[in-house]
Amino acid sequence: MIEVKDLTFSYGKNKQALHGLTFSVRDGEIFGFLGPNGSGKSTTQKILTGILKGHGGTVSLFGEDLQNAHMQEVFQKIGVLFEFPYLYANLSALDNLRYFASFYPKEQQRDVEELLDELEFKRDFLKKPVSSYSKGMRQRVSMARALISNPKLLFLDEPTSGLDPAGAVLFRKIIEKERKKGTTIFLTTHNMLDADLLCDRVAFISNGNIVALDAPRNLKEKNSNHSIIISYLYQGKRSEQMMEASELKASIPFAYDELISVHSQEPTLEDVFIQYTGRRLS
Ligand SMILES: Nc1ncnc2c1ncn2[C@@H]1O[C@H](COP(=O)(O)OP(=O)(O)OP(=O)(O)O)[C@@H](O)[C@H]1O
Repeated sequence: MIEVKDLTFSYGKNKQALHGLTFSVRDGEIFGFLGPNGSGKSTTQKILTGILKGHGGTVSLFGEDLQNAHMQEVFQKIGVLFEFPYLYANLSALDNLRYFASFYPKEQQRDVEELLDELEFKRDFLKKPVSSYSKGMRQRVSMARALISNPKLLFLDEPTSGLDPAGAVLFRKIIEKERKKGTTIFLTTHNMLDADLLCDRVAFISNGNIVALDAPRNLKEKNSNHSIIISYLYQGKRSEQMMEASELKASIPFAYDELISVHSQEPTLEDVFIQYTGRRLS
């Protein structure tokens, strides 16, 4: 679906933002693009969506090189949620979305009110101007804008930013639902939880370079020290011991009267990110 080879980009002479990224996104997968602020995530998304011109290397979407592609045709097939949403502040959610929907053929358009209902948008605000909306409400309208054309390829830049925890859960459900429909999703984020819960594969980006790319589970597995913590009671006293999983092969190698719990020490995706880059995600 997306093929990127040796992608470079510079903002002016002295500011190289991307240093030769190579990756591909498979049909129907949720591909996470994970990195801290300033690592090059938005720059990459802007190039892939045709907003930022002048990159080096090659980018192809739907099997076509972006340099030669007919961009109008590409725009018809993609949906984009921007990090800083572009909405008309004086227009209502309904008017904004009807306007954006009008760029697409009728048979491709989703029903605006149905979509906003699905996003749990407060009905009393449907006709009020966007300028009166909270950040979470704007994010819902922006998500609706990205989904309005039933895109085959969806770009989401920090989709759960500005949402409360319940809103974030709802957005993750909606993203899952899109995946089930077969939509390919390029998810740009520094939210480790979103990436871990949603993505089939993630690329870690740091200072404009991809430093790791794999399924979250594999990244955690590869970087796990396979240690296990055992809590137990022995002679009336509660104790804990940490040991390698391999040491437990035959049996628990110490005296105990009762086991309380056995926990593996799996790293989080954030731990793995720090191991690769020496930096936190946020
Ligand atoms: N318009 C611009 N002019 C000059 N430098 C820029 C511009 N936009 C981004 N940069 C620089 O390019 C690098 C990558 O920025 P980018 O916005 O792609 O990072 P990001 O990972 O998306 O960060 P964030 O999460 O903060 O959006 C950073 O060093 C940033 O300062």
